[in-house]
Amino acid sequence: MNPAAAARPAGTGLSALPGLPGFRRVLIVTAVEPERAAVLTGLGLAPDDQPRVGAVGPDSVLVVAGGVGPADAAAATARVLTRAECEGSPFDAVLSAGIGGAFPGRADIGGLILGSLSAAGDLGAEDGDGFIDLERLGFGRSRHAVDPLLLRLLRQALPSAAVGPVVTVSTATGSAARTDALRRRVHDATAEGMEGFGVAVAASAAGTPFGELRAVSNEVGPRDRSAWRIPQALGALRDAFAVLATAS
Ligand SMILES: O=C(O)c1cccc(C(=O)CC[C@H]2O[C@@H](n3cnc4c(=O)[nH]cnc43)[C@H](O)[C@@H]2O)c1
Repeated sequence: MNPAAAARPAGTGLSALPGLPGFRRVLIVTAVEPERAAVLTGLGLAPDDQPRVGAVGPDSVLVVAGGVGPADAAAATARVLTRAECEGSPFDAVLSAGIGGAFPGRADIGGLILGSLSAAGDLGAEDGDGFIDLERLGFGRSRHAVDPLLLRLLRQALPSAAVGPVVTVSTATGSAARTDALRRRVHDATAEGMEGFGVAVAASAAGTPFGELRAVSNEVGPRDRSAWRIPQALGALRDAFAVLATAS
């Protein structure tokens, strides 16, 4: 049993995340159930202790699996945030959490990456071999900021984590050419995932501070499914939340 679980009777829920003081009510959005289970296990909670997406309980920390990709992630996050607001208990922070790819040289498999910025990697228009993002097209934004206090607290609690922009894509990268293209589009690109930008859009619309944490399952580059280390990344995700549940 991890220390967070030992400190609390089973089934009572969390009153706060000690690693994020000042953020009383925190929503954590994963893509899939195994990620949600890893986060909850780290927090010392059983998956059935919490409502799934669509319900908002009284706990200060709620973990939902919103689906894979930015659209599902945005819809799930917006639904939970809106419901909580209507019930008079809005969230103070939203974290996008899950496994992800690391751009070469930025983090090891099984390591952690904290987002310093959320960038939509493929939201825009192609122009021959070039790419025009939404800002240059003049009708939207392809970047969302990470809350600076949230990032500072996450860095304090998880000092070994790499920090940098997380690129959200709808199609996971599977070639060297696309890896290079994303690195040209997003300066210092550190991690790739498929949900962060969707969560960030919903958080921004609600005026709720946003952060992102990715545990590295693979390197971004030519597709090599045999090199993915999903159990290792889920273990790192679990351990990160165990730290956040106990850090003071
Ligand atoms: O087998 C494949 O080629 C494949 C392609 C895309 C996604 C997957 C998945 O199994 C999981 C997608 C899931 O995991 C996150 N994730 C993890 N690594 C990456 C990555 O390098 N690029 C984008 N997303 C990644 C993502 O957030 C999804 O939730 C398999």
